[in-house]
Amino acid sequence: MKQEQFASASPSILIMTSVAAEKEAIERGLNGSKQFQVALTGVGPTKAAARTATELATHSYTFVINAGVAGGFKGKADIASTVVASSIVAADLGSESEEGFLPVDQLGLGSPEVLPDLNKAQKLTKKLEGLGASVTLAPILTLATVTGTNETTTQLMNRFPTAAAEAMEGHGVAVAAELANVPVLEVRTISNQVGPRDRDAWRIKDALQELERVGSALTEVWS
Ligand SMILES: O=C(O)c1cccc(C(=O)CC[C@H]2O[C@@H](n3cnc4c(=O)[nH]cnc43)[C@H](O)[C@@H]2O)c1
Repeated sequence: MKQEQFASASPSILIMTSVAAEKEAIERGLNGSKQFQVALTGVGPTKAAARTATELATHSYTFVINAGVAGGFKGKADIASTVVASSIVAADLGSESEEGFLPVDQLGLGSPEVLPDLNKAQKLTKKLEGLGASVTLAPILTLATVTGTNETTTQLMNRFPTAAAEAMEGHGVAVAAELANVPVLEVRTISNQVGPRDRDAWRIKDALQELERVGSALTEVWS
């Protein structure tokens, strides 16, 4: 096959972001790389799952990445740092009880987590460090509701002591990828601390700047 045919091939890696500002930041970092296609999920795990499944049903991809901004847990991920998922966890999938939250696996109803491609997660972590980012490889929680109280923050930190971040789409994207037998990664840059709701304290601009660096690092991981 001629070199030009490789150059004009379709993108093989799908990056799902929730909103346009995240998509644009990643695309700036990708700097025109033809290997990647960036698409929107909308906000939340259900839209994320449905839109990722639609993309995977209508195009052929070899890898799926969920990228965006996130809340960081205190002492685990500072604002403007980056978290690469070592596990993608549906933190609110289960049942409440008088004795506390019962995750779906304790109910005999399947697993609340999807494992990402750990080899690629480690490579991405190293590339980001090489580009000067502050990076943590740790579980990322997915919740349909942004945590906004000390009480919920404490409950989550007790249930998931190694988790570094929470966001709203990762598990949806990951389940769609898993059902399509395509490996997945989740990578998030931290816009705010998980805790009592204080929207004015969110540093979206800084997190988007870091997301641009994630785009650059991804081109190096797949170079
Ligand atoms: O201002 C609000 O009340 C509000 C309510 C729901 C969602 C939002 C967003 O702006 C979410 C956008 C996007 O960002 C991710 N994200 C960022 N920080 C967090 C967090 O602390 N907890 C969960 N998700 C977070 C999320 O993945 C959304 O897609 C605003």
